[in-house]
Amino acid sequence: MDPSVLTTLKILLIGQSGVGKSCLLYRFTDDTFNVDNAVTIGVDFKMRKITVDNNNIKLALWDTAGQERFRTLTPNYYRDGQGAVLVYDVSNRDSFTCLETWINELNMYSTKPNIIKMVVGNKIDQERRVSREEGIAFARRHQTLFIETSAKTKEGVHMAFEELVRKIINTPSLWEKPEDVNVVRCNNENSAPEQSYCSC
Ligand SMILES: Nc1nc2c(ncn2[C@@H]2O[C@H](COP(=O)(O)OP(=O)(O)OP(=O)(O)O)[C@@H](O)[C@H]2O)c(=O)[nH]1
Repeated sequence: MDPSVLTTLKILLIGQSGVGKSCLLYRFTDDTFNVDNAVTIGVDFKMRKITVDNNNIKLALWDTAGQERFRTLTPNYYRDGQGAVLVYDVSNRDSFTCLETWINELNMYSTKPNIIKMVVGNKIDQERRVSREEGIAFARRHQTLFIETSAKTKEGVHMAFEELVRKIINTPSLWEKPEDVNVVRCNNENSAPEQSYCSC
């Protein structure tokens, strides 16, 4: 393991098909934008290092498929996620209405109750159907972070991931490993009986 890396974080990208999850991922990891991006089948995965407040962090970014027919396996991908990016498209009202369902699914399958969530209104380069105020109100109601982005123009993309990672790092219970000192040693012939509490 690279000692300069503080930790590796698992981040999930969630939201309706076509909102731009894959484009956000590729803009962030490769600084590219593909107009004819293919639909995600099952799940896509990419790694990227990021430095936040002088801490080097490795990100494992999981891009889940928005289309219903590819979603049978997705509950498994929520496991151990420390951060979630919930994406809607500001030019598509339906994708914003659906966000309630996506956040409910995340709450149902997430194994970390204090997972950090960020609501992202993408495609701000397009004509709006959802106002910034509506996005902020949704995020406030669900106690999530909020940002608007354009994967096409890059606006807000890096800041979205940086803010999410900063909040996770400021929540050590999400990523710090338990201390080894609490491990009970088994099969130690020299240990006194009263020190041996394990039942193995
Ligand atoms: N104008 C504009 N188009 C975007 C933006 N982000 C994504 N798109 C376009 O939206 C379409 C869908 O983008 P994807 O990234 O494939 O969407 P997705 O959410 O990953 O979709 P699924 O894989 O089906 O879940 C593509 O044609 C992209 O080029 C953006 O910020 N602005």
